Amino acid sequence: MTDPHAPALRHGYFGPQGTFTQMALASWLTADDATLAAARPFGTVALALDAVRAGEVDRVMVPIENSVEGGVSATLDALNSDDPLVIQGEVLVPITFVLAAPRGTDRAAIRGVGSHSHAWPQVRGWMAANLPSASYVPTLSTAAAAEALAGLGEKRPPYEAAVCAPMAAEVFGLEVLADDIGDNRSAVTRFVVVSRPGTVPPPSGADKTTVVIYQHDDHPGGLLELLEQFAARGINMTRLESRPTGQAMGSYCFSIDFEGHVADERVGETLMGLRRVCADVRFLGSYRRADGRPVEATRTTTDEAYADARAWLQSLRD
Ligand SMILES: O=C(O)C(=O)C[C@]1(C(=O)O)C=C[C@@H](O)C=C1
Repeated sequence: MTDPHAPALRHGYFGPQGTFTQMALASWLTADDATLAAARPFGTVALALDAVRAGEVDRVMVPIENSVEGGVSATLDALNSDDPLVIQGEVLVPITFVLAAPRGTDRAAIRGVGSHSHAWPQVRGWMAANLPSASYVPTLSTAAAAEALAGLGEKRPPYEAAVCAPMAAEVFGLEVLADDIGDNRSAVTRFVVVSRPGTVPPPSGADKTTVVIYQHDDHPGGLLELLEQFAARGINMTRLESRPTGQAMGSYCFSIDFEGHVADERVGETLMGLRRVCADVRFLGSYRRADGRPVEATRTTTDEAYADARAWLQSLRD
């Protein structure tokens, strides 16, 4: 049970208002949390994560993975640098884009379109078919593109329209010139709630764990060695990406999500295996998966199977 006298957690998100990330936070907050209006927007993912590290807020919502464009590098890299952070939970948000502009804008007058770098590739086909001569102008977020058009920014932006969420068009009083312009109508983005390390949510039976792994050196079979740790314990991976470490050309780490909770025996054994064969393993949290799908262990990888094997080994040693 939550303590009714405990202060509400202070939340932040990758903003400004009207981002898909704010929508993710709205669906995450419960009646016990402070309201969405009290949540602080941060203009970049790195600023949002730094605010948690500095203790300015307790939790922030950031995008991590899109079903069309893949991993959000800014988040993967910022989660992985500086002081440790952990993921407390995840949210899935269906992504619907609109083309929005100040009221009265003539579509024929649009020369530039502003949006986030992860949004643009998701509307590329629509743009090529409908606004082939418009050039793309990158902005910090989809909502930042809309906000600047509304004249709230310091100066006029170098574009006439924005690709953003319907909510951003509404918040910043823009006119929707075209609805539902995503090339893939079933696009979904996954967002994560991040805090400083301290508590790990209890196992729910439908959990995921995120780690970043650094290998000792570049050698034949290095990746296989690492994958074997998962395969041998019947663990399903749900995302695997290599990211440059930035230390030297060809130096990569692996960012991995897999099914199970750090409290599960098979997950513990896998983490120990990784720790043995790799130079470093950064634990980024165990949390309930957004779709709530239960994680099934195979007959040979249940907690009971591990406990039985451990008891047997102990009896031999005794
Ligand atoms: O710019 C926003 O509105 C965001 O919340 C970021 C973000 C992302 O980084 O993927 C979220 C969902 C969309 O796929 C496009 C942009």
